[in-house]
Amino acid sequence: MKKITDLLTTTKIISITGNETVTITDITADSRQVKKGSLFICLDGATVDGHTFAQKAVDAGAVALVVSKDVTVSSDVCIIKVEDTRQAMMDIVPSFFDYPANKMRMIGVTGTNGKTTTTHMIRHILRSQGHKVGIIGTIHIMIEDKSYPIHNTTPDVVDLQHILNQMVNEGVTHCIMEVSSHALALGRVSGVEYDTAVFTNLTQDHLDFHKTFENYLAAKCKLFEQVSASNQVKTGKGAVINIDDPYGHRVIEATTAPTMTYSTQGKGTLNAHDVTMTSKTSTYTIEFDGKQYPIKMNTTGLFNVYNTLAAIGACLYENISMEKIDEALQSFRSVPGRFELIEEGQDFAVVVDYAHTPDGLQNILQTAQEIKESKMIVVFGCGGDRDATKRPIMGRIAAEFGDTIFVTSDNPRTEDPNQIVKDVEVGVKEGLREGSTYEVVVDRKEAIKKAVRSARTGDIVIIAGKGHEDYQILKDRTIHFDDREVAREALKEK
Ligand SMILES: CC(=O)N[C@H]1[C@@H](OP(=O)(O)OP(=O)(O)OC[C@H]2O[C@@H](n3ccc(=O)[nH]c3=O)[C@H](O)[C@@H]2O)O[C@H](CO)[C@@H](O)[C@@H]1O[C@H](C)C(=O)N[C@@H](C)C(=O)N[C@H](CCC(=O)O)C(=O)O
Ligand SMILES: Nc1ncnc2c1ncn2[C@@H]1O[C@H](COP(=O)(O)OP(=O)(O)OP(=O)(O)O)[C@@H](O)[C@H]1O
Ligand SMILES: N[C@H](CCC[C@H](N)C(=O)O)C(=O)O
Ligand SMILES: [Mg+2]
Repeated sequence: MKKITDLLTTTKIISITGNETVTITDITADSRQVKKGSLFICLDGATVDGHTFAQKAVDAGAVALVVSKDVTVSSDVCIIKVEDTRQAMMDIVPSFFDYPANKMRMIGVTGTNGKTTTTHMIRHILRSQGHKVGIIGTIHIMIEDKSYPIHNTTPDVVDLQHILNQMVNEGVTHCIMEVSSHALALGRVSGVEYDTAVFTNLTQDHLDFHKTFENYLAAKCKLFEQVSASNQVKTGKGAVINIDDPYGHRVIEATTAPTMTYSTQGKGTLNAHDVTMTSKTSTYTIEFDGKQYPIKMNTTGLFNVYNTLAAIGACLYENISMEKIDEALQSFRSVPGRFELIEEGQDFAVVVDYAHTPDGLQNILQTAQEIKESKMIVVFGCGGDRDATKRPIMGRIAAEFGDTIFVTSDNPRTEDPNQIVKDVEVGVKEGLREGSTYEVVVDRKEAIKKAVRSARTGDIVIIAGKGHEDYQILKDRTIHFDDREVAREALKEK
């Protein structure tokens, strides 16, 4: 609970009208979440303008509004006019919650791929040392063992501050967050000071939003600027950076914080070498501080070696010894929907994976290539209302690796699924090798079933793009859809 006047010192105001003496019990930018005593911030969004919900918010109990346009409401609520309501939200909300991020160790993980996996690895290691851990990311929010649903990988300011505050109230000591480029560009993480920033990699994605790759890189770099020692509420900050990534150096340049680099090519502070793997495990040696540590993981793929190195780096900054980290990692099980093997006693492999970027797909198919005994069957599509330029690129990659490719729908959202598969097909045709075939099966269920039906002994079926998702977003509705369930059904039918 805070007086409106106390909050207003944190942001630049044009004018205030109405009752200025009110006390605020909550803040929201969503009229549907307004409670009695709420401050409602009107945001002009990508689809609707929050100002149009001003009256609705007042009817629901809002006692104050933050606006940038004139609104007419039917009571004497406090109306605070500002230049930019988004900026006001970024200023006011963390202050309302007394900056919860300053009361926990904050570990932020960014990069195109591997964020979810890396955050879960860090969580596993920290919990093995008895820390109370919260996690925020694509799959869910978790406070210790309790799980809560999430709508964005990195929630917007209000939701984020609410969650962080809840974590503090429940005694969380370490919060691990995926920090998406959208979040960094839109200021969703304002008021959050990170102790450790982790960079996994940077490859093409989200050009629909960032427009250029440089902008995308600049957004990612913001996290590392932020852990620079000059921002001084917290001390003991650090960065963990994949130095094998072509943009690793650019990320290093963005920060003045101490930097720990990792590599599988011997270039880092933390190095992995002699990697061998099966479809379920990988074994390698980690070299750190002049010592060698044998690692055995229940995950496969070189990309997961990178994720593990990133997680180790973050945990070394938490002063956990390499010996303890090594021991904890042995019991790590992979994240749902990330190279998840579907096993119903069949004599071929079926893998559900969340690869939804060119690099993600390339990595997963490369891994499949290395472990397959016979042919590779790939089922995938691309999401609608997302970077369309990645579609033919992913098509080409699928065709370069797969022996049979089923091009299908992902989450079409507002787009025509037939057009999306056509965009993918252009690349498939380009990349198709002699003897390889492809088929367009727009219905994802049908595509998965066909792929499973066509598999023979020793084959590997890769179903990519939706991983843990248990829904499919269509133009007019969202339906229940789970690649793993469909694959299991198909295996039982076979
Ligand atoms: C482009 C984008 O990021 N959009 C986000 C934005 O939505 P928006 O601007 O469309 O909001 P809007 O629907 O126009 O609404 C405007 C305002 O009116 C309010 N409103 C709306 C309806 C109503 O009845 N009452 C009301 O008050 C809304 O709460 C909002 O404040 O604000 C919403 C609320 O915070 C977000 O959920 C939404 O993310 C959408 C769903 C999304 O798909 N975002 C993707 C692109 C995204 O952010 N992805 C990243 C990256 C994932 C990765 O790593 O690959 C992520 O972090 O998730
Ligand atoms: N380090 C990595 N490098 C490249 N690809 C990876 C890496 N880690 C995972 N992948 C691939 O990307 C997919 C998504 O992995 P993960 O969910 O960990 O990434 P993310 O960055 O959280 O993705 P999102 O942007 O959707 O949140 C995996 O299913 C796998 O195919
Ligand atoms: N965080 C990613 C997830 C993509 C998952 C894929 N299934 C899709 O819907 O495109 C995004 O929002 O772009
Ligand atoms: Mg994620």
